[in-house]
Amino acid sequence: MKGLILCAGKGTRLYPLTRSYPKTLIPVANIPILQTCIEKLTEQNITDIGIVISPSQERIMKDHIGTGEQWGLKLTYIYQHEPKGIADAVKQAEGYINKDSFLLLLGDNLITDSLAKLMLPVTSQISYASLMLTKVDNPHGYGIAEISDHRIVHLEEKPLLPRSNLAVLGAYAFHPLIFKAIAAITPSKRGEYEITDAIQWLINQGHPVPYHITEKQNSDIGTLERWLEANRWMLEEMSPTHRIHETCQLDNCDIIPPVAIAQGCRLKDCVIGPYVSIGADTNIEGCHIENSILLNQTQLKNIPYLIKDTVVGFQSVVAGLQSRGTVTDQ
Ligand SMILES: Cc1cn([C@H]2C[C@H](O)[C@@H](COP(=O)(O)OP(=O)(O)OP(=O)(O)O)O2)c(=O)[nH]c1=O
Repeated sequence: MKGLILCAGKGTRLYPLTRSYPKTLIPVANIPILQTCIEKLTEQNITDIGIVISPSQERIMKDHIGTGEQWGLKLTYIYQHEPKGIADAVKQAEGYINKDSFLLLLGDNLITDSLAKLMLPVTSQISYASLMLTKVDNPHGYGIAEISDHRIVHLEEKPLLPRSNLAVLGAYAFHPLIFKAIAAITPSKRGEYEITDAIQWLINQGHPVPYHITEKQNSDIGTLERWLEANRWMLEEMSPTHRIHETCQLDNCDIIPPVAIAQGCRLKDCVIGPYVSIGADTNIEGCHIENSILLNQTQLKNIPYLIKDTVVGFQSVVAGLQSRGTVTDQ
């Protein structure tokens, strides 16, 4: 079985950050999402992985993720020239996948459940596709599955009138017959080739599509709110205590776990946490921060108010005029 991870979207909901930086490389609990996806596939002993990127991401992806040698993997980069939808991105990988079955991950999804149950119906040749579902509160924003008699009977992307609250997560197992299904579909109303339409094609041809409903944590990192939410649960999953890299220097700081502080950071007179991730080589002095993500090489100094529910971009420099504690409400 091969693995395929899609990274070629526009990431418009995270602009301006993702205008020049791939969404799938942004960190959650200081680990790039794409790295977590790769590790998820290796848990299932998948060592041959295709990564679909846009040509403009080539250099930065190769710099950060490389050839996979460091993980003992074979990584193959595949290009999607225009983000015409998930099914179109999969189509670009047809030559790479060839006659193999594959696990497909959307590169902005974090899923904690094991992928073993997802793979089984396809590897044991019971079905041509299998899905992972989860219950959601706002079904309008997702691909939604309607179940009848323990079977998926209908799939719809971002429905106006959702037929259930079961959302399709960004993890799928496929037999290469999916390429025939993709060839048969046309763009949706929003102009994209939808993977849900390709799977619906399989269902319409009489091929059952099994599913597994996960109760475990998962997030797609499409918006700032979901990114912060994923950061919270990833920090909780990583360790019950805080994680501070041994090279960090902390002087007169209160650390309220869970937090993650990457290598080379210097913190002085700070209160940090809970739910804070601080990227490498960051300097912070005189700040109180909770539920936030600071990307690499940030510098914050004497911010006279609580920094909360915030993402601070790479190499940002923010300095207050006075030291903390001197500002009053007047
Ligand atoms: C639409 C699309 C997405 N993808 C990938 C990118 C993401 O990792 C994943 C989910 O994509 P989306 O979040 O649906 O799209 P996006 O990344 O373009 O973001 P936005 O909606 O904010 O503009 O699939 C492709 O590789 N090609 C595509 O054509």
